[in-house]
Amino acid sequence: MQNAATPTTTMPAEWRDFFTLTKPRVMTLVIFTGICGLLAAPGSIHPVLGFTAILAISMGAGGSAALNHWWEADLDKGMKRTAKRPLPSGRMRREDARDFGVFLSAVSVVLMGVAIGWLAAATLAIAIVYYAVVYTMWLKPRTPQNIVIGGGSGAFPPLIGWVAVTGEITAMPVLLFAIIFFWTPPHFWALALFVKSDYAKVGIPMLPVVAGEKTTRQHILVYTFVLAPIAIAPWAIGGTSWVYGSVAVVLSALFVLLAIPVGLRERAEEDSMREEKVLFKFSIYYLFALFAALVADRVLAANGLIGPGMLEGVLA
Ligand code: HEM
Ligand SMILES: CC(C)=CCC/C(C)=C/CC/C(C)=C/COP(=O)(O)OP(=O)(O)O
Repeated sequence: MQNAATPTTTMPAEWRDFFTLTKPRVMTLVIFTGICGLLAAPGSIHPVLGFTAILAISMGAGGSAALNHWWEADLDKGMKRTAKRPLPSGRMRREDARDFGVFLSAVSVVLMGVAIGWLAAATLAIAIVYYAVVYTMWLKPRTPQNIVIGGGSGAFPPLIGWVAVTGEITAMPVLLFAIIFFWTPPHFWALALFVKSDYAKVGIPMLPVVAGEKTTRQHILVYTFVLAPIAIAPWAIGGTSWVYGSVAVVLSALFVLLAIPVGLRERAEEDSMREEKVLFKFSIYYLFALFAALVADRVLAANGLIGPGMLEGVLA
């Protein structure tokens, strides 16, 4: 049993804590979109190589998440949502988290380069540096637009998966990147509205803290409107069939419908934000379903059950 006087930082860290450093819950969607990018890309990849590419993406995402834990240990101590993490709770030494993050990140890039190719490895390296350095160390503590620009880090995995198969960057993987890029602001600001006081306490300039609730709500609505046509674009440009297209239209319409009451409201108490919580949860299901539809579309077309997108092969 630990008590307040126990020098917990000298205790050996448990495996569970190392796993926690990789932000496994958030990473499920990161890895899922990476897998979808890989499976939706035209052409094929040997299953062992496909597995290796996904392993490398997972290690890179987990490594950069560990570096985020290391850098933000003091901030995390001040927020209810994060205070029980391995570093702020004192269960793990900060240097261990740093070394773990650097090791995982470095191995992921080398593994991707050697096994798959150096274009995929370069995009993975950019994603890691983007999350751990550009977003975490530079933008997050400085600007309320931190997640708009920083959101680019989380948008890389499907592009990396696609590039791992094709070896080149074309319109489709760039669109998959853009979908997550424009999805991130409504995803995160919906959550930020109901944990605003946490960020205010530790001085992180998240939009609701700096610009207020009303502006944040309006931003959520605007980004959801911008996201809809981008999510539909893979079908509109002929990169997928109507199967993905119809799922994208329905899901995006629902996203907009859920964002409207959130966007038009002036303010609400932090503990009674039902519509904001629903929007945050929906954002996660939205991305899972959209990318699943992309793969379903590709599988159905590959088996001749539907026609391919008109421009498939041109854009691929
Ligand atoms: C800069 C961009 C982003 C920010 C600031 C952000 C922030 C957050 C935060 C603070 C949470 C609550 C998680 C927790 O308390 O542990 C969360 C949850 C989540 N995020 Fe994001 N996120 C971002 C981008 C992404 C991306 C790109 C993905 C995946 C593609 C993603 C997937 C998820 C998922 C799946 C959850 C739910 C985790 C759970 O079930 O607890 N997020 N996000
Ligand atoms: C391939 C690769 C490198 C992918 C990594 C991409 C990735 C998921 C980037 C950012 C998304 C994320 C988990 C933000 C959490 O915000 P935060 O870290 O500010 O959240 P916190 O307040 O919970 O620490």
